[in-house]
Amino acid sequence: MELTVTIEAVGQGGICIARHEGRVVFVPDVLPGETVRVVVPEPAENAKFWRAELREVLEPSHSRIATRWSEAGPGGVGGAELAHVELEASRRWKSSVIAEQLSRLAGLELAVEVEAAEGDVERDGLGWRTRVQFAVARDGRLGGLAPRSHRIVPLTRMPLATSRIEGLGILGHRFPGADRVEVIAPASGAQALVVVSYGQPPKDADGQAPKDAGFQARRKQSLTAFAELNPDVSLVAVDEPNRRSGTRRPRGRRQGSSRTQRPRRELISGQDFVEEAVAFTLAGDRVERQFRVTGGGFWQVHRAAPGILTQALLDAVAVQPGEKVADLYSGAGLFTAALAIAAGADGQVTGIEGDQQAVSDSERNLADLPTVRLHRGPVEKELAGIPVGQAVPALDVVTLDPPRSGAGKAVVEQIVAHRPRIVGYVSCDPATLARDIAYFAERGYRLSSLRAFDLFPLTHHVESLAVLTPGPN
Ligand SMILES: C[S@@+](CC[C@H](N)C(=O)[O-])C[C@H]1O[C@@H](n2cnc3c(N)ncnc32)[C@H](O)[C@@H]1O
Repeated sequence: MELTVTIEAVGQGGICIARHEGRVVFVPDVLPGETVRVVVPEPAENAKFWRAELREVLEPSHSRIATRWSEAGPGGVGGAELAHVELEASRRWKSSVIAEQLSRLAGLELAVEVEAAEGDVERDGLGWRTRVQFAVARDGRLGGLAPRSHRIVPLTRMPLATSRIEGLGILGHRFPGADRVEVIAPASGAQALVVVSYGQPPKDADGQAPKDAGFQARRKQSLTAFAELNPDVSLVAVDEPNRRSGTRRPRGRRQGSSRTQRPRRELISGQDFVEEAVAFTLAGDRVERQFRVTGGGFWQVHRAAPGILTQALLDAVAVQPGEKVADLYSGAGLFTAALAIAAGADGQVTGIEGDQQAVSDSERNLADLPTVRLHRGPVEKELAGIPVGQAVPALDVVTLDPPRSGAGKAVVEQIVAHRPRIVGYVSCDPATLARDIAYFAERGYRLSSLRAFDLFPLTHHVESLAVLTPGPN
């Protein structure tokens, strides 16, 4: 069905909202105020909403510009939903999403300005990704997934990535039989790493895996050729026995079940980790630290994100010497290190992280900070193991940086039980953040400040830092 609609507002996930005869129509690749011609592929009569595809912009918004990436947008790859939006307008878009979630889920009316990272305005929102995960087409070419689909769109460019990643020439290489290729090029200029993952090949109709004698040979040949062409880049091949080829690893996953087999990693060349460097200022002194992150482990994606978020968190919670701090969802120890330095020799910082490899990395990254204790396990379980203080709070400060699913009610209850003087909540999802802010409010913690950062330019994603303190709303 073809329709002409006027776009009313931004929705979630980088798409906008229009209405047709009272029904909500979700439209991608547009801007509020535009009049557009769209097609609704499945206009079910009893559906509450329809999903449309853009065909033609009849009256463009003044914030529309020529797309920076022709392989994204209508019919193309996902992951750059705002490539057609002027950069400042894209930050206003994200501000309105945060404001809408806070209003709807936390009952708060707040104007939030989304801050640009240094250098991003000059680069028009391009060249920021230090990590990119590509899907692999049947012929071994690298690509990305079309939105809301498993269709792989082969790519010739990746303009959101840093020039180091584009410079590797990886998009010209083929990885036959692979499932996923992750490219990591630390912002510090340290050695880059490519991780090529192979799932189980899809089974035949009789349930047998196809026996392709040439497969191993082709795989070896492509890996060897890449390693020879890129002697300065580390290369790792990963076999994932539990994953069928073509299926995606769920993002922001909870910690895994014990029945799953561990992936097998083969080091083809170089090293199975990258070295990241982060600088921040504490009490007027510049501090620079190195972090080792094992291949594929979590690290902030934007080249400037680790420094920006660490500094913002330090400034917001202002840890005092001797304070007791918990850093939840601590990853490779990025915030834990800065918090431990701030708390000094008489302080104590407890890091809680569920991923075994991230905990091993953080043990190494924080080895020179004797006041740090690391707990491996789900936050909901490990935090419950920290005794709640009686006269003195067991925790003065709590920081958390959960996956997109947020912390949730049980974790919020456990945090509040410690009566910390301040909570610093770093979030990559405005909806779960707003929901958790409401849980805090029900338990006597109010939102005292909120900053937001455009650390995923030209996508719908946005990073926020909420500060919560005890007191009436
Ligand atoms: C957004 S990352 C933040 C990491 C770190 N703060 C940083 O900036 O590098 C979230 C981290 O939470 C971990 N995680 C996810 N769910 C968890 C859970 N239920 N309990 C403990 N850790 C969890 C992930 O392994 C990941 O390292």
